[in-house]
Amino acid sequence: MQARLLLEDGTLFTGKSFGAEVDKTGEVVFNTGITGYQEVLSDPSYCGQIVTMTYPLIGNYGISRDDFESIAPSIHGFVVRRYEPTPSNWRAQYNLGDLLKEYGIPGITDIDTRMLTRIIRQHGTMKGILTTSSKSVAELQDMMATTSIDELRNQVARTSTPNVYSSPGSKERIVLVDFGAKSGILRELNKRDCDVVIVPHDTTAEEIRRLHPDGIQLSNGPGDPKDVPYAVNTIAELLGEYPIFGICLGHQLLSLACGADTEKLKFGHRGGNHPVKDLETGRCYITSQNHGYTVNEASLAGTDLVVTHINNNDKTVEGVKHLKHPAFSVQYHPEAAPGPYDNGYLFDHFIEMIREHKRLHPQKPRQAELMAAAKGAQ
Ligand SMILES: NC(=O)CC[C@H](N)C(=O)O
Repeated sequence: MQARLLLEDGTLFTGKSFGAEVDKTGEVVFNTGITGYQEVLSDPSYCGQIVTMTYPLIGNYGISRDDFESIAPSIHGFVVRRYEPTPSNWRAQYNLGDLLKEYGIPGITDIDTRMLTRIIRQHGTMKGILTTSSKSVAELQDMMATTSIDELRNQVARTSTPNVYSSPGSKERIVLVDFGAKSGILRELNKRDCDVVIVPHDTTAEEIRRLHPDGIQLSNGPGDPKDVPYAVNTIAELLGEYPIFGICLGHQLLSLACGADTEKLKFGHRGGNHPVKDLETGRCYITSQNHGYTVNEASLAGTDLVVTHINNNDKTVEGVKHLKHPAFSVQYHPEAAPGPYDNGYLFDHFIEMIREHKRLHPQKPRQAELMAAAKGAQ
């Protein structure tokens, strides 16, 4: 069956469908990873986006239950140069096309993804519509223009957990604020035996306090960080009280909470080989990335945040730390999934920060409350 991708600027790509037979509008972005298509399409940060893989052969190792980064993918479309329907991999349980059909996601193959990527690089990210219908270009333009803003915004509420749940461990208690979290973050905390409580995106500071965290992990998530001002206020309230580690959207929200500003990048960073320099050591790390927004460096002046990491390609901010409080964050993904695992040490750094904070504040706040309760019971 034929599929078409129409961009907001009028460029039309005609190829073959390999996903669901539906029409979907989304922001068209590209990812340069060679492998990891399953993690990419199930990463909630891509919610509402039509993702183009620049690597030309996609689908060849199939889909495996273990590789999902969320329960259900929330991307709006998948674009590839050549789709391979017959996986060659002992781990494969089914193929990519079946996954897209199951979740109502359209897929297009056999189009020139190099040309598409160049257009996005030159003109910046734009809206597009992916269709298997025979509607005219004018009709498709209309549909794209009238797609409700809500469908392309408010993605944090669409991808966050609606309920609190826990993933027990015997060490530090971490409250993971789920703005559309990848499972990889939970996996890394569990690997370190943390006692993790995962809470919805709009959990208040008071509700978080009641969970007696040792530290707070702010997750990745979709959309513009300015779409969730309530989360910024919550973070500002908790800053200094508990050690905080932010990843991607979490990094942007921590920065906003400290008075800095964020802005949209022309076409974003999405892939598994983005070079990031640690300004303290001078060492360059290869990182996994997926973001369209960034913290504006100039806006950090006058805040208590300093830049700790920069992107070696375009020199944008990749990490910050607070000068007075135990809080730091990175724009990239130390949990990898997909991508290099070189940055996993940041979770260890977070746990060391928590232990140090506990040494400095042995009575805060869990122990003090427990002692008061014990006294009351006597
Ligand atoms: N992976 C993320 O958390 C992405 C953050 C934000 N949605 C952005 O695109 O910049």
